[in-house]
Amino acid sequence: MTDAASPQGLPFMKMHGLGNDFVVIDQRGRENRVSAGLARALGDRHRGVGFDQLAVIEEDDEADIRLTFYNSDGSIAGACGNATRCVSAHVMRETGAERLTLRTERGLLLAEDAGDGLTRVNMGAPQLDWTEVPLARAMDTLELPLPGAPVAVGMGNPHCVFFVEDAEAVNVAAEGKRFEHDPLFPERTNVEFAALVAPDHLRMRVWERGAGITLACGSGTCATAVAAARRGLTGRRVLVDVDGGRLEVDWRDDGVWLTGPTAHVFDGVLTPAFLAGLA
Ligand SMILES: N[C@@H](CCC[C@H](N)C(=O)O)C(=O)O
Repeated sequence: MTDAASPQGLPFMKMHGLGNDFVVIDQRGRENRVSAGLARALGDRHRGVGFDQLAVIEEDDEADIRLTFYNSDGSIAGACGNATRCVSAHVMRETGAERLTLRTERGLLLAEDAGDGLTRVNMGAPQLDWTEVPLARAMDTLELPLPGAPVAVGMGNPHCVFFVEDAEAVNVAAEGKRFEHDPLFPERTNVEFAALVAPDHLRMRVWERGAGITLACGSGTCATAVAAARRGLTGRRVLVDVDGGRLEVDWRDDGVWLTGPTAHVFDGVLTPAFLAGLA
């Protein structure tokens, strides 16, 4: 049934990376109709579709595609590792390519088919200076003046990584919300709680800026791996067990590579009535 007010519905794809779930809207070849307001309405798990992030695909003059990410609170995120992997897997299936260049707020990234149903993306070099994370004032990012002495890492988005004895014992909802809004982070921050399993293996739980607790966070997994290596707890190639499953991080000279599974669950169409209701 087509509503006369807005004859065009808006197609979308629902995807996830280890349960970190996304709505993906492909705006290539058409006017970009996505806004922060649409993201907030769509992210509502009762009145919309529900997602941790919304990813918008557009054309780019240089890269194969351009990606923009919104959190479910409508805020823009400069990076989204799991959504980048999900969209890359989709576009590589679409084109038969085994690698893909993407432009995000972070710049140009490279994705590859890693085989066995896995997709790998180079998330870029970690941002280790306080100005890049960013933090509110000059300080050593390796040990912040906060309870628990966390590590700050930028991956195109800010991360505050705590190392704890037992990640299961952390009240992620309370501690995550507390530190997301700490004044040390002028753009707020994602908050990770990690425990060492072995010199090449971490357990991590996450509170995401603008989304809350998620089952996985790709950029947060990269930040945690970088923080652990900087602290001398692990090497630069680690397995990270998040609530939704296992990711691999390899911090190489050319950037931080994130590898893991992806899933394309269903496709849908936002009705004209839903879209008209946002006006
Ligand atoms: N789940 C994402 C992170 C999304 C953005 C983050 N909440 C932020 O606001 O920076 C990932 O997989 O990286």
